[in-house]
Amino acid sequence: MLMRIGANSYGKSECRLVRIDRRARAHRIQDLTVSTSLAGSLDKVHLDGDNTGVLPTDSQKNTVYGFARRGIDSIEAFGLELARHFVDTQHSIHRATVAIEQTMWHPVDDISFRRGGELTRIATVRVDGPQAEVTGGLTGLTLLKSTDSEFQGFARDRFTTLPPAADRVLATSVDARWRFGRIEGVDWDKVFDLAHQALVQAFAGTYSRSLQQTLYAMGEAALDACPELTEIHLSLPNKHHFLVDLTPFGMDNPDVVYYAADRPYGLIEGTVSR
Ligand SMILES: O=c1[nH]c(=O)c2[nH]c(=O)[nH]c2[nH]1
Repeated sequence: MLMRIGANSYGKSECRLVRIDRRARAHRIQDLTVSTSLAGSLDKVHLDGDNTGVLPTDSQKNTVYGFARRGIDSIEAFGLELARHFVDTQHSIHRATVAIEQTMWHPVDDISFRRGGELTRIATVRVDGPQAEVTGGLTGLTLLKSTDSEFQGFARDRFTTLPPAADRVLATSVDARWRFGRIEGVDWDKVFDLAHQALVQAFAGTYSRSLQQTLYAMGEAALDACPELTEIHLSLPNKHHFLVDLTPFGMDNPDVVYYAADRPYGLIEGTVSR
């Protein structure tokens, strides 16, 4: 039977990289996890075992560290540099994807740092020949509001037991990925800060009738704050907080004591576009 090799790619996943900028008295840390993935004219390696067009994943890893020596402006810019390098210098490679996660470190003093556990910044750069596409975002941003959230008026069927909630706890862990409409002359750090701030403010400032409605408000706010962005995808787990029934103990529970369930959870996802 005649067969063929379909879509394929290869790369080095999760290169852990810490860069310390010691030029000023106050040092600065960049803590990244970088994954590369290359694709192109690679039929021969799969079909004939011919490795002539294969830049080793070990070399890809070394490139990440070598480029880091020169400097990292932002993860979006670093991803673009790397992805373009592989496509521009390897004749067999036509497409490169570089995905980067950045863990935040906050200064304690000039030389000591506290790891910021509140969120991870992310960027994915795709270079396809002369074309480049950049996605920025964040993950693990946990938000909660203790009131100004309801969920009622929903569809009911024979399996529906959920009581309508006129006032509930709303909590989520935001995963946001925003697409840039242009990539030249972008202040990547500024867009990250503005989008981050807009997401938090919209979550806090929106009276929520559902997490779906909150998702749209958050996406809209991020696009409003950042003209560079064309769309944003949000993935929002509904971190349910159930009021504990204390009546067996002869106690009331006027929205005070909750059971914070970790699973199952509702997962609300959507893309907001201009
Ligand atoms: O904001 C919500 N959206 C839903 O679709 C849903 N479904 C559910 O059980 N609780 C909630 N909450």
